[in-house]
Amino acid sequence: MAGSVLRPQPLTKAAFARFGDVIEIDGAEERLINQGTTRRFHDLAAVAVAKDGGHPLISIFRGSAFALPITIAMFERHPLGSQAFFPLNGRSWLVVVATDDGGRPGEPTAFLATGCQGVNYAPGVWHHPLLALHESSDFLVVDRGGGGINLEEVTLDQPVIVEGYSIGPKIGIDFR
Ligand SMILES: NC(=O)N[C@@H](O)C(=O)O
Ligand code: NI
Repeated sequence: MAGSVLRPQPLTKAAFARFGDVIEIDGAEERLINQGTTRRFHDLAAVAVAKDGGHPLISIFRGSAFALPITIAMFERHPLGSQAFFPLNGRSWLVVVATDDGGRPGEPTAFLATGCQGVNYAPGVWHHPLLALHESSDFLVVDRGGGGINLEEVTLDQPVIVEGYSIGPKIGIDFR
């Protein structure tokens, strides 16, 4: 993985499955509730926060904007619980994850999430902390509170560069 260059790919359930869940309406089980006045898009992600007496937290993260190209110099993971992010401003954002290679980050992958897509990292999945794009953005976050060490951070021997350019704040990023 030394000094590799990443071009983000579109975020899809299939491509992200080994890292966790994609939170989106597309493909969701839909239930008509509240006397037909509300459509429930049901059970979109597996929240896992109970390990070692953990409890769920609901927070809002206001992420500063990152400009491309982005240097990925570290990864982190939460061994005791999942962590979900959902964008609240309708702007696209960047998700960078990595496989595990003997307890350290292995092969990295970058995804461009639309402003209508969130992710839920499964426990122990290597990921870069929040990467908002274009401008400061708010995200609803569901993760684990409680005791124990739930944050492991690793600095990469060689940074990974995420390339691309923005074609406008509302369109997202077009990587060629
Ligand atoms: N540290 C923290 O709460 N945030 C990170 O886990 C992150 O993934 O952004
Ligand atoms: Ni995290």
